[in-house]
Amino acid sequence: MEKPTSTIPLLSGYGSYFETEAIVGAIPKGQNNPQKCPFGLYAEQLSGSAFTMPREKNLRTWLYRILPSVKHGKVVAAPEEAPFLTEGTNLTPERLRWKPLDYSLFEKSTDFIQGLVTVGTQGDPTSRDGVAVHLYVANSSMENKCFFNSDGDWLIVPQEGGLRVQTELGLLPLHPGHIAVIPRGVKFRVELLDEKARGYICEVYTGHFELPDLGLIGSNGLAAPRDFHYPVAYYEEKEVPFTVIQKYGGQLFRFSLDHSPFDVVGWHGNYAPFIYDLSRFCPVNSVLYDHMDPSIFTVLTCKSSVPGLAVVDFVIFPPRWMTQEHTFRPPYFHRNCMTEYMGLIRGIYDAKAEGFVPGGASLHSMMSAHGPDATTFEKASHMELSPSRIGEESLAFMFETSRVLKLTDWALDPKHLDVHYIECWQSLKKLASLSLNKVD
Ligand SMILES: O=C(O)Cc1cc(O)ccc1O
Ligand SMILES: [Fe+2]
Repeated sequence: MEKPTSTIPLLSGYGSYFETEAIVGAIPKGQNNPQKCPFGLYAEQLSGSAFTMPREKNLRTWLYRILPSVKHGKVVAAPEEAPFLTEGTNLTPERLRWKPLDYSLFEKSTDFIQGLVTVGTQGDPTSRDGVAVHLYVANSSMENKCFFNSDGDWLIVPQEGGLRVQTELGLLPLHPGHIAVIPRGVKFRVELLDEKARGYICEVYTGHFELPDLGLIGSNGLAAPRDFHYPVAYYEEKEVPFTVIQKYGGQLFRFSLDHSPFDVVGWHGNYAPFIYDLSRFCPVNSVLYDHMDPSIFTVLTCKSSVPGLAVVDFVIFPPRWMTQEHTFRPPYFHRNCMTEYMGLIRGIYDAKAEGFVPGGASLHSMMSAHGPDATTFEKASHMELSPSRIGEESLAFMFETSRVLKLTDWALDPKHLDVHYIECWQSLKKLASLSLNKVD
C-alpha cells in the first residue's frame, strides 16, 4: 500500500556516501578544500566521529556554505529557552505510566524547543556516555531560530502532527509513523504542518544510532537500508537576525547570527540526518510457537563497547500476523536487566488492555516486574489461537536501554502520572492449587 509521498526530494540508502548540490558545481571537483571554493562558498567539515575511527565507523561531511559557522555572536547561558529540559536526579524502581503530554502545558505559543520536557537521563554528556528521554509538544514553528545538540544524536518519534524539519543539510518531512535521527551537531529548525505536534525523543550521548546486525536472519528483513532517506542540499540566502540554541553538557546556550545558518549550497559525506517510515519495517517472528524477545523488532541500535549490549535499542511493535500455536501470545511476565521506556504512537498495545494510551508512556526499570495486565492475561489465556492480525492502527515502540534512567521532577509529578497504574496487576489470581501435593 503506497502512501502519498512528500514533494520534498530525498536521497536513499542508510549509511551511504552522498553528494548533493542545490546549484550545480557547488562542490569542488577532486579536492575538499581548494584555495578558492566554487561561487565564493566557504568549505567546512562537520565531524561525527573522531578523525581516527576505523573506516566503517568514520563519519564526516564537507559543507559548502555562504558563510562559515564560526561567524556568530557571543555564547550566553539560556536555561529559559526550554524550562523543562533538565537533568534527571530521582531514582525509583516503581513501574510508572504517564498520561499523554498535555497541550496546555504551555499556555502561550510554544515551539519545538520551548516545548521540550525531559523524562529521565543517565550518564554524562560531557564524558559522552549515556542516554536521555525527552518529550516535545509544540503549537508554533521555530521562526528565525534553530537548535543544535552538542551532546548526542536525537531520535525523534512524532506521535501527533506533521513536521517539516529544516536542517543544514536540507529539508526532511516528518510525520507520525515515521522517525528522524538528527545527529550530534547538525543545526535544525522545526516547522509545524498541523496546528499542534507532540512526540518522543531518545537522545544518545554515546556513539550513534545504527542499523542492527541481522545475524542468522540473513541479508534481508527488519529495516532495509534503502528505506532510510536523507535530505538533498537546500539553501536560503537570508540576511536576518537569527537565534541559535545549543545544548551542551545538558545545559542550554544561545548565540546570534546576522544570517540564516541554512546556507549550505552543496555537501558530500556520510554524516547526515535521516528519516524512516516505520511501516516499511519487515518483522521477523516465531511462526510456530512461543513469544520471541522484542529484540526481533529492533529498528536502530546505539551500541555500547560490550558486544551485544546496546546503550539503547529503538524497538517497534508493528502491525503483524500472530500465528503461534499453544502460546500465550502477548508479551510475557518478566524482569529485565535492561530498562524499558515505552510509548504508543497509535492504537492499542497487546500487553495492556487499557490505560496505555496514544501519546502516553510507561517505564519498567531494571529488574522491575511487569507484563500483561490482568485483563489481557485472562483474555489471552483463553482465546482461540487462530492466526490474528495486529492491525495497521496499532504502533507502539520501546527505548530499551542498558542504563537506568534517573527521572526528572516533572516525570514524578503525580499530575503527569497515571497514579493507578500498578493496580492493573493486582487482580491476578492464584490459579494453581497445589495443596494436595504438599508434604507436611
Ligand atoms: O514489556 C513490554 O511490554 C515490552 C516487551 C515486549 C515483548 O514482546 C517482550 C518483552 C518485553 O519487555
Ligand atoms: Fe518489558
